[in-house]
Amino acid sequence: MADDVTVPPAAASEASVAPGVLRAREALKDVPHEPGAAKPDPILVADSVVRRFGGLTAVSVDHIEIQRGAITALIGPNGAGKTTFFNLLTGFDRPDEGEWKFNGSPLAGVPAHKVAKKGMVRTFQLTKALSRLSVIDNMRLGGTGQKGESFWRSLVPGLWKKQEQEITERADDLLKRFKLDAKRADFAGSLSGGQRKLLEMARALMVQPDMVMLDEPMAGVNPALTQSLLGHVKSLREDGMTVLFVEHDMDMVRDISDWVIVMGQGKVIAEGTPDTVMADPRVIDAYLGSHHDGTEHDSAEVAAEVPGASSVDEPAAASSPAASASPAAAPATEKAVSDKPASDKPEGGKADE
Ligand SMILES: Nc1ncnc2c1ncn2[C@@H]1O[C@H](COP(=O)(O)OP(=O)(O)OP(=O)(O)O)[C@@H](O)[C@H]1O
Repeated sequence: MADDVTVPPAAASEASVAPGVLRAREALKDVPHEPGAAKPDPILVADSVVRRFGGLTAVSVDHIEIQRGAITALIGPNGAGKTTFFNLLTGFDRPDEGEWKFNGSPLAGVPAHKVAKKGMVRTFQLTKALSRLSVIDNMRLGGTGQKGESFWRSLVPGLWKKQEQEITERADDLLKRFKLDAKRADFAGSLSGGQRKLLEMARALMVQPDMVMLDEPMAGVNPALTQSLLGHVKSLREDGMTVLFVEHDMDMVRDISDWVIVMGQGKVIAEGTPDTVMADPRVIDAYLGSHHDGTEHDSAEVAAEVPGASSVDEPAAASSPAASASPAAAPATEKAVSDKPASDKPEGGKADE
């Protein structure tokens, strides 16, 4: 009788969890929830990284490890130092002090294009697609400086032509994967904000990286493209890549992260799984600048006192899987955490349709 054949809810949900998620979460399950926690297989290890701007210490990270093959979110209030830390790690800025190793090789002071060659690429909060170049040319440009490419190789016309052809084929494959193939010949400047984010992510993959760093992938993205972007980030993990992303959208953080690292005033103040971190009084204090005793009741009360805490972008929140699947999993504190000034939007591009 068909009615007797029911799948227990737990088994059903386990079966639907992708292998990359299970791998990453299993690997992290015994990692202590504390700042600077050691990971079983770190792809990136940084020590004593300091960046000052005049009298302001924007970043002062004692120790941080990023687990290979996992999706790690780097969160924190505005001005916590997240983007500055990203800039340092990816060679777009130089530290005053500190060192870090990526795949075991020292990277401090290595310029951005060499960092990318070593397999660590990033996207930007404000997308960097070249508006007056076509989508395919933006992709091809992203393919220059690939791992294994050398000056001497480029001097041999046959090899150079073959490589150019390979780059174009790879670019076209990625455009298909990101559903941008119909836009191949269009100027990048004609894309919507969300499509630009997709293009930037696709372009980052041209160098076949081991680690992808995404700076606010959801900023300025309309709900229409939210699911697509989330799916693409998750698929990076399924492909064995490591993802570190900065994001203010707590629905996204909760939905896709295996691990969360929280920065406050330049330092790492908390680490753990999304649920534990979002309930951590240090995290709530850092965001809200208020003291409380850590109970859920108090957290909600504190959030309610924060101007704008209830004026979250409702359509976006409602469209997110985390929000719609379990409204109870999005307490008031979380909404306050996801509040972000409207002025912090990506430049250029049309609004998403
Ligand atoms: N080039 C700079 N010159 C001077 N101060 C800077 C510079 N870049 C960043 N800062 C300062 O360093 C601090 C950290 O900024 P950063 O942009 O890294 O923070 P963030 O956590 O990324 O913030 P947001 O979430 O708003 O993007 C801030 O006080 C910022 O004003």
